[in-house]
Amino acid sequence: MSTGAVIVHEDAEVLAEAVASRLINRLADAQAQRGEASIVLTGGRIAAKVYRYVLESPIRSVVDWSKVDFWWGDERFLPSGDPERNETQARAAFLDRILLDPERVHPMAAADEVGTPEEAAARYAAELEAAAGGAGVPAFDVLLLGIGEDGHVASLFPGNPALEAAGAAVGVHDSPKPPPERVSLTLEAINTAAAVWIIASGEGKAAAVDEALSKGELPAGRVKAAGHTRWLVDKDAAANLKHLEF
Ligand SMILES: O=C1O[C@H](COP(=O)(O)O)[C@@H](O)[C@H](O)[C@H]1O
Repeated sequence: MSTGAVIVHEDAEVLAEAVASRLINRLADAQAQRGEASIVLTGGRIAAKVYRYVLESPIRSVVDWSKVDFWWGDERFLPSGDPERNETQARAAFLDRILLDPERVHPMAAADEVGTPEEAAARYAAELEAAAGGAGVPAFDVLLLGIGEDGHVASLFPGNPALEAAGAAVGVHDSPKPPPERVSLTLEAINTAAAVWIIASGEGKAAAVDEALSKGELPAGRVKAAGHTRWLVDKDAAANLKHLEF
């Protein structure tokens, strides 16, 4: 089922496998054009599933993973290797098991490397700017976002000042979801991507998906990629989308 911008999948497994295939094809197409590709990873449960499907995909080798730049949309401000870090999750699920170029892996700084989320954000913004040749943020081929039950994306939570931050990256405090300190790309940076795919699975996400899509509210509803924004969801997450005709 699809409206173009919203594609509904039978369940979480089908969703994760389909997103993995899309990703591989998207990165392969970018490499066919430019010889390299870039992806912004997200954290969360459905993302971890997607990464495992990428690893297991029979078409995985159509991408030269050593010519992919890996960035993160947000990070929990915790020490390196902490299992709650989005970096740790992505490494365990697939990055540690594919042949990549370590120079092209760009995690956000951890709490044992810098003193504050602001320092981590400033360091990340500088790294993005260097990669973009001084132009703010590089052109991301695809940027993945999970969505929280409250409609947050990356670490941009409803009502939190980080949601209105300018620049490329921001330190986040008082996150209602633990841990309270985080680092995030700004909405402005997210919206520069050529493609943003918001992935939602489970009935817990249904209300937020509906509110974001029907009213353009919540952080998720304010995501408008420079290229296209696509909502890749399962039936449970789409349960409240009665106004959409599939
Ligand atoms: O805290 C976070 O939560 C969201 C969603 O996670 P989920 O487990 O409910 O799918 C995630 O997208 C974000 O990157 C992460 O830091």
